[in-house]
Amino acid sequence: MSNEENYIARRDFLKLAGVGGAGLLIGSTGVGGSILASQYFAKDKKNVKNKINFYGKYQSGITTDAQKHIYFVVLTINKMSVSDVKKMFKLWTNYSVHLMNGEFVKELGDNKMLPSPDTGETIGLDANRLSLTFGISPSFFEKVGLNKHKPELLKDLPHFPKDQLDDAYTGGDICIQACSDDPQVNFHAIRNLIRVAKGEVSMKWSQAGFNSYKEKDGKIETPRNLFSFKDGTGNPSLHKQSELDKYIFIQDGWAKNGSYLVARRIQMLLETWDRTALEEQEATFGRYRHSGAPIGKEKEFDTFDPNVKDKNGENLIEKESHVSLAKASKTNLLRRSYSYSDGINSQTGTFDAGLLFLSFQKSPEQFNKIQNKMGAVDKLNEYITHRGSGIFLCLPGVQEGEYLGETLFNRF
Ligand SMILES: C=CC1=C(C)c2cc3[nH]c(cc4nc(cc5[nH]c(cc1n2)c(C)c5CCC(=O)O)C(CCC(=O)O)=C4C)c(C)c3C=C
Ligand SMILES: [Fe+2]
Repeated sequence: MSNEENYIARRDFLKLAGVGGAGLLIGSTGVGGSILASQYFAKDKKNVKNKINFYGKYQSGITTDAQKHIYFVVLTINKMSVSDVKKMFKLWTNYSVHLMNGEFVKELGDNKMLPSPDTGETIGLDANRLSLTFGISPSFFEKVGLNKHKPELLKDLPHFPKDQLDDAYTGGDICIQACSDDPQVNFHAIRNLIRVAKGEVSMKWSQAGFNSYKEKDGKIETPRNLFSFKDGTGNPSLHKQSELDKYIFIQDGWAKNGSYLVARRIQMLLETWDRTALEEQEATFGRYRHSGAPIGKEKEFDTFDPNVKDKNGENLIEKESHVSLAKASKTNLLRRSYSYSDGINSQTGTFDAGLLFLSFQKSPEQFNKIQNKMGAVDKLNEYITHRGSGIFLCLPGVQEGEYLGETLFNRF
């Protein structure tokens, strides 16, 4: 890490040690000579409007009620020493707490002779329920020389039938997911996190996305994707610890309480979909468009029965419907996806729009199993193309006084 970053860290230190004592002193971690060896980490502010806590058992942005907007970025790193990586994640810890408090990463300052310490486009905005989620990929372990600590389950995803992946949206070493109710808050967070790591990280790919929410009887309804169907109905219940343990969070080792994240940039062929009759659209998912109920049932959360029959004893739901195939895989995962719309494909004159599919699971095998089941037979395949892909290990949640990735990096 450059002198500049150490200097920045020193200014963080001085500021946090100042009036108000916003930080917490932690003991020396043995990073030779660096001011970061005894760093103050910022704290979550109490009683702040629209704030989600940074510290907790799990990272924010996984079980957090989904916000309206996402900015997802994938970074590549140069070859870095573990000690530099540690410094970068310590800085990111501090910055993330400030950003999620609705603060600037540093005071804006008024020295007209210097670049602004924070880029400043959130002046006047609150935290907008910002969550920040950090993940590392198999290639990260390789580049940092930590291969022997890479969990066995963290491997590049296999090739799936029908994949048409574009290198421009695939791979990378680190992902940062920023979600909030304001697109500028997300962009500001990512921009400033990257800015402080300049020289160490480069941007590989990014995707902004959105979801719209409707409230009914005091409850937020399941959002609809760009095919107009409710998307997220069959997710595990986030209110049951048993479901979190069974499907979402890693249960042991240094990555305990972390989660594997699969990111897929999936183009949705809206023009083809829009030429398709509603009955066929519903048959594609095995659910009704309006209510989201399983075919043959009435309400969104009624049990999905793939073998439900009509009065003549004929199957009402096709075996190749998207949900029937997902059910047949006998596993599940947490989907926290966002729609995207990126203008048009100039070669075809069609929308470049779709789903930034994001799933959190305790093992990538859950995703592989479902995706393989859907394979070449899912009725939905006619209307979608997988264009981008990434697999990341989202780090465990951080306790006050600790930093992101501490259970991994503190071995050094
Ligand atoms: C491999 C995992 C999955 C991919 C990739 C995927 C893409 C994808 N899905 C939709 C729309 C819907 N999916 C729905 C349900 C559903 N999908 C998956 C997995 C993947 N989807 C699962 C595990 C489930 C839940 C099955 C269950 O147990 O009930 C639905 C129905 C409503 C819901 O439960 O969310 C819709 C609609 C799109 C448009 C898409 C790619 C662009
Ligand atoms: Fe799906």
